[in-house]
Amino acid sequence: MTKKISLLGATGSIGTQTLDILKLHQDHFVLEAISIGKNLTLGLEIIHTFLPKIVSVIDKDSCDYLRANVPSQVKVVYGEEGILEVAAENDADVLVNAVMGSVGLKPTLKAIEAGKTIAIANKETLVTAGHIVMSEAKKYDVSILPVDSEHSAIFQCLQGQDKKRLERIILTASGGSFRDKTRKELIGVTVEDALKHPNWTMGAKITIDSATMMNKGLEVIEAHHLFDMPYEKIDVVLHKESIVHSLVEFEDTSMIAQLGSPDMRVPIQYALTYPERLALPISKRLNLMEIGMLHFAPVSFERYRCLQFAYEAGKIGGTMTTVLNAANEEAVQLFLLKRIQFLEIEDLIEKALENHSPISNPDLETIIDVDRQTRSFIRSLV
Ligand SMILES: NC(=O)C1=CN([C@@H]2O[C@H](COP(=O)(O)OP(=O)(O)OC[C@H]3O[C@@H](n4cnc5c(N)ncnc54)[C@H](OP(=O)(O)O)[C@@H]3O)[C@@H](O)[C@H]2O)C=CC1
Ligand SMILES: CC(=O)[C@@H](O)[C@H](O)COP(=O)(O)O
Ligand SMILES: [Mn+2]
Repeated sequence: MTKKISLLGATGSIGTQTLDILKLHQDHFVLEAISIGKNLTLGLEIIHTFLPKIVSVIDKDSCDYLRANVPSQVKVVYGEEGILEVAAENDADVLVNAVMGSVGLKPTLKAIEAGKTIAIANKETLVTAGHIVMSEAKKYDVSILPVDSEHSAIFQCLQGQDKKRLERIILTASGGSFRDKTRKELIGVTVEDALKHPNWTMGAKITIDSATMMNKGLEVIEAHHLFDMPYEKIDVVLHKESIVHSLVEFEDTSMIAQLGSPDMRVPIQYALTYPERLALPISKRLNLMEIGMLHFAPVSFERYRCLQFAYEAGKIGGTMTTVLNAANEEAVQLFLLKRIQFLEIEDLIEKALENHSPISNPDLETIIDVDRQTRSFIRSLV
């Protein structure tokens, strides 16, 4: 049977790789609706190739422009209402959430209410409000399928296993673009250098997160929610090759890992075909003889302060992870705009966390409020 897909963030790194999968398996998937951001040129190309029924853009000007340039059967909508329509008000079976940032939260909740399966790449949504997302998913009996490579790895390792006997989750971390630098050597590093990830080609924000190791911090919180694991049982290990995508350990000491070439089309396709698998001839097969050796090493919280912030915020819980996420989104944006230095990212996040009095079990309105306040707090510091 053909699955109908709606896709948030179609013009991004995960978005375009999702489209690669849809193009490869046209007999299995059809693209029902998409949201795009500012990249209207690529948006138009996607629309003409896939002819989705609904397209959402950020503002009215972009909407007017697209309406004048797409076939009449394509409905173009905009703003928050528009992205919610793409997420929930259509015939899609699966929502692939590949937007960047906590802007993905409301559409995810709407799609859950509408009973859609969620394939989630957008980790910020789980970090800012994972407790709401997971409890809504339970209430509406909706599956949240991980797309993030580490979480897909864990999810794959857990298939057919007795989850009551799960002892530990081990997330692998590449160390990012500055993995071979000391803290002292991080002074004055450039945006251009920070954007050179050693193993993955990704959007700008996640690439910077990877360099600060906040990405792994966000992934620890993401794993806590997706797999209902306490923070004490989630570890991070440095693994510079990004071949072992993550591991699980059981009470009987057995460990299971998932390996593969660093190619996001693998976890994206798995989320779309789950519980089945399809061939993926466009991805490079792993040749262990060619690789020869894999490396693992402990992570230092002193070297990667953002990872420690994430564990601390996660353990406190409530609005603390909302602050962590919003402060990080704003600080990374400021770094990308060259308004702050690389090491100031973590300084700003630390200040936002110190400034906040956490609220436990926050509702959606509180989360949105705290997110907004945190962003303006960060901007007031620069
Ligand atoms: N890239 C990767 O390999 C991985 C990414 N992820 C996660 O997936 C998510 C997407 O990452 P990635 O694809 O790299 O990011 P990109 O920056 O490449 O793409 C982000 C997408 O979101 C759109 N977008 C950005 N801001 C807004 C907004 N305010 N409103 C509506 N749309 C918006 C962009 O539109 P436009 O470009 O048109 O402006 C683009 O389509 C992130 O949460 C990331 O952490 C997780 C694992 C791996
Ligand atoms: C591809 C993916 O899932 C990214 O989140 C990736 O894991 C980044 O790698 P590091 O954060 O380990 O550098
Ligand atoms: Mn990841």
